[in-house]
Amino acid sequence: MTTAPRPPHAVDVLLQRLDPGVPAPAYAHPGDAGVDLVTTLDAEVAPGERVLLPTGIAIALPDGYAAFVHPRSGLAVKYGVSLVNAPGTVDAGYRGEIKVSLVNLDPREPVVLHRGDRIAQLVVQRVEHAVFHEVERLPGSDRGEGGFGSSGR
Ligand SMILES: O=c1ccn([C@H]2C[C@H](O)[C@@H](COP(=O)(O)OP(=O)(O)OP(=O)(O)O)O2)c(=O)[nH]1
Ligand SMILES: [Mg+2]
Repeated sequence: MTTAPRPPHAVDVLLQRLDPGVPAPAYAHPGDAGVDLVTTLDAEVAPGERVLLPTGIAIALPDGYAAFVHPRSGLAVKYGVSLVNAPGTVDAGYRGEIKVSLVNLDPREPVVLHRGDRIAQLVVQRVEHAVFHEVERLPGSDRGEGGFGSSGR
């Protein structure tokens, strides 16, 4: 087996496998943004129902990073399965098990998931910490207060 070369932008993340049956997260292709997360439990999710599923892993990210739990597009398009809180935010200081809040948006069909199924993907990103400076008036801008469709359809 050959080990993929370490990309120049790689960041070291500590991984704890809480369930030894879960594979270590791995990028399926070199340019992928996310690693897939699996469920350690079987579940049947009724239309409109939501469920919080364990992934069997915990991580420790360096300060200045966060990980975001994103939906998988295949599950979304084929079955209407998304995340209630997309994207879920995993803080650098969080040491608990990463969990996935799935929702079945299909109006008719339940979704059956089995232990080991890939249910979401985790994207590790740098995040800035803002230093907030309170002011009486914000500086003007081209957009101003326009939003929520102000540019038309
Ligand atoms: O999809 C997710 C979202 C969050 N978390 C974990 C990691 C995160 O660091 C923690 C708290 O998440 P968040 O801040 O979004 O939840 P909250 O409702 O604000 O809880 P808290 O009061 O604990 O911050 O829960 C997950 O495992 N999966
Ligand atoms: Mg919070």
